[in-house]
Amino acid sequence: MLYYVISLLSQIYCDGPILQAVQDSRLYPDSKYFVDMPLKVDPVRTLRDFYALGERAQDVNVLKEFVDNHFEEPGHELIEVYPEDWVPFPTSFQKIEDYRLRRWALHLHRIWRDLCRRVKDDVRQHQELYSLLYVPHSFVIPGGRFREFYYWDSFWIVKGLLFSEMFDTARGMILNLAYMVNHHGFIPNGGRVYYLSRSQPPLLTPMVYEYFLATGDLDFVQYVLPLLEKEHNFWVTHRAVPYIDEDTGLELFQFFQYKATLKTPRPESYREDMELVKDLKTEEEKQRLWSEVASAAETGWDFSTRWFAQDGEHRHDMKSIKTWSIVPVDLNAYLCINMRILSSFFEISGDFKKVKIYSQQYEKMKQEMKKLHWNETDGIWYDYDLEQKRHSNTYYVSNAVPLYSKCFDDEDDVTPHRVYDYLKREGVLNFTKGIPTSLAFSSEQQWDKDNAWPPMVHMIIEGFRTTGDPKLMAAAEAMATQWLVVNYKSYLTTYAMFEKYNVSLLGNDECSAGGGGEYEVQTGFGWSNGVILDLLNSYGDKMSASKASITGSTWFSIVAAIIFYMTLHF
Ligand SMILES: OC[C@H]1O[C@H](O[C@H]2O[C@H](CO)[C@@H](O)[C@H](O)[C@H]2O)[C@H](O)[C@@H](O)[C@@H]1O
Repeated sequence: MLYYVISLLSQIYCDGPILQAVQDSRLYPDSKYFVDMPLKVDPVRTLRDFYALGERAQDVNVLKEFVDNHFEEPGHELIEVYPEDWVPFPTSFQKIEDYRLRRWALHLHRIWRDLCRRVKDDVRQHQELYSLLYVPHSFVIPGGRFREFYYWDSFWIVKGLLFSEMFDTARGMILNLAYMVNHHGFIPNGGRVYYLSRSQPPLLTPMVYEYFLATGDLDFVQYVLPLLEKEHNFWVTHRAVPYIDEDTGLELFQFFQYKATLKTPRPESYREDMELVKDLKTEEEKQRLWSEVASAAETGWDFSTRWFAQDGEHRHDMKSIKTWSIVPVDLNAYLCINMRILSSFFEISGDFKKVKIYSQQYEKMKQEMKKLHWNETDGIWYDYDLEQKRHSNTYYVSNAVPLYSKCFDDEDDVTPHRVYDYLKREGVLNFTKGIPTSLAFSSEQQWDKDNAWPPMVHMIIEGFRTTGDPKLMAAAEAMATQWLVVNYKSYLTTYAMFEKYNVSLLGNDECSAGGGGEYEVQTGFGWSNGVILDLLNSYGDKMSASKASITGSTWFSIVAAIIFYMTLHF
């Protein structure tokens, strides 16, 4: 039944003549607007009425009238809810020493109320009228144009909710994702029918782990464990690739890739994807490019030069996108940590057969990380380029993700220092406003430019904070202070939290909003707030807002960074 409904909805929202006509006519400036509009009448009649228009559908006024008669404005299907577990002052905030930071934390805590949504029951009863996918519990959205849940955003939102002591909301968000696994076999990019062709970085298992650490609720772990395993199997079945030794023909290990198979433009970015293929001659070439684009959206890094050619005539050009040729270091690190957590969860549940399976998988994965991604000369993990048969050898903040997911031997205390030295050598620790995502500053893509993204900054800080090494822990604290200061100063003047921040020294200090990409920078913002709250959880007892003032040594770093920054631009 669900399959039938989804295939009907796909003819309206994912592909087909109505989508094409509305997006081509530019009725709405943002391509995502139309595909979020609920239907007023069932999809079969809507399609029939559209076909009845014939040639007249080319007239923009006729088309607008058709849309007005058959679709509602976006947002009708969601209820803004007051989360029942929200209290004005969570006791955990008492640990935040500085009253200004505590006041800020309370503001961010207040924003959870603005971002909390529940799907109307009508969506459950009449899924055929909505592009929004039904989920049973309330959830926190990222904000702005992102009106639905997003898979990997939820990890940092859950982290923030846990510090806000909103355990029921956090639990509900996890259960919603588990519901997706149960009903769709995997977790889509976000809660819309047009996101069902791809997933996003697999962080459900780490979410459950964080929830368990905060609550000690073992019953809950046991309840969701079969679905965590089911999600893991989705990645193993659909995203794992064997690495074959060329000499022996034997399979050495397996690695994971983002690989969405969408052969049409992304519905929510229809015009952008049509524009991209306009010079391509064959349908086959177009379909291949759209699959590469959808796969890049699955990475969460949409878009970045990371997925484009690194050299040659089309260097850093989106038309050279080749996601299927890249073995991403972060995805493999996420799968690795998932195996480790699954093994621990089965251990505490007493299923030792499964403990053996997942600890063996984890050990193999660590070997894969070492063989395929670790670069002994540079002392860092890199993406592996299957086409060129070599490491990408380019700085992206994702190179350090295996430090966060501890994909190296527990006794190895050299690797974290080598990673730190690498980041230092690349100059990215000289930036006084955050850790840049890449150094491709001339790129217009949002996962390059001069942007720093909260989830990535958080993983780097956590990677060093959890080493237990005093020098690296001090470095983590310095990075956390820097990030809090940038976000705080910007919040004081704009009263907004942004989805991404600008690390350019030549940029505006008062509003550090990031930019670039397919849409205007969004505010709200789920993961940004979650990261700040989690950093205040870790460092609030020793941090002061007065660090916002510039000290002598900061001036020295600023001058060094300006020189470095100029070399990237000119
Ligand atoms: O509409 C364009 C793209 O928008 C989303 O991507 C960006 O926002 C997400 C929500 O915060 C975030 O998860 C993602 O990392 C961002 O790049 C969406 O996820 C994409 O699939 C979509 O094409």
